[in-house]
Amino acid sequence: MRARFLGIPELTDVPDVAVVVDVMRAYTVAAWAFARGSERVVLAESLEDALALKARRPGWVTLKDGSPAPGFDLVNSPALLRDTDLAGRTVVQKTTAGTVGALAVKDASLVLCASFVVAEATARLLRQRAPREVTFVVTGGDGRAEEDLACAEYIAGRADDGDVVDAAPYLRRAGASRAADELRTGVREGSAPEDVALCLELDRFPFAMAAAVEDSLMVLRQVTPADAPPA
Ligand SMILES: O=C(O)[C@H](CS(=O)(=O)O)OP(=O)(O)O
Ligand SMILES: [Mg+2]
Repeated sequence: MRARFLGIPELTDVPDVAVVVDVMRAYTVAAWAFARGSERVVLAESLEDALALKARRPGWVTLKDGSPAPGFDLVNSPALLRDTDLAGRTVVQKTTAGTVGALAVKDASLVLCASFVVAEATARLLRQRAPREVTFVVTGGDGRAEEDLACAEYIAGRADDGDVVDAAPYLRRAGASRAADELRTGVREGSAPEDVALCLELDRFPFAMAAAVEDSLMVLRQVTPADAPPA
């Protein structure tokens, strides 16, 4: 499996298989939303679109990054979301980097959205599908965010080699990233002190997350890889 690692502005073609990585925090938060019972996460194009979707479907739950805002129910924080009961709910998520990255590859034949909490399930799906090439979309910092790059490289290694990749150096890199520092020091709004630790919980969840266009919306759903040994 050939892996290429691209920032959002570097996406000039439509990849076949894309893994969109946002560790801090969009795809850690989305995984927690599924763990709390959410049925699907709609990745919104804009804050206005998120609000318009909710206006048409009042039962939907809106979530944005940054500070809380009128019309939005939740912020992009795993610590602040993990006690929320989302059973059967549709969450509409809009963030600065993560959701933008997935929308940038919406025409790919397979789009997985990933972070450390779903790393092994994501790698396992890739092993099962065994594509010739995987495009990792490193969403933060125009492709240079250390937490996203570390996670993307780790998943790529696991997809190739199964158990032989030691996670520790990758988690250390992510923990030393600028994003982690900003979350620890409260520079990022809509955050809690436990966010960094929650974003670094390797394989916290057994499912992966796949996004696809449904009725013109980009919809993220959890996918549980078949319990098969690595290819
Ligand atoms: O909520 C976050 O941590 C970030 C905000 S920003 O990109 O640092 O402004 O959003 P995300 O899309 O989850 O990286
Ligand atoms: Mg991020």
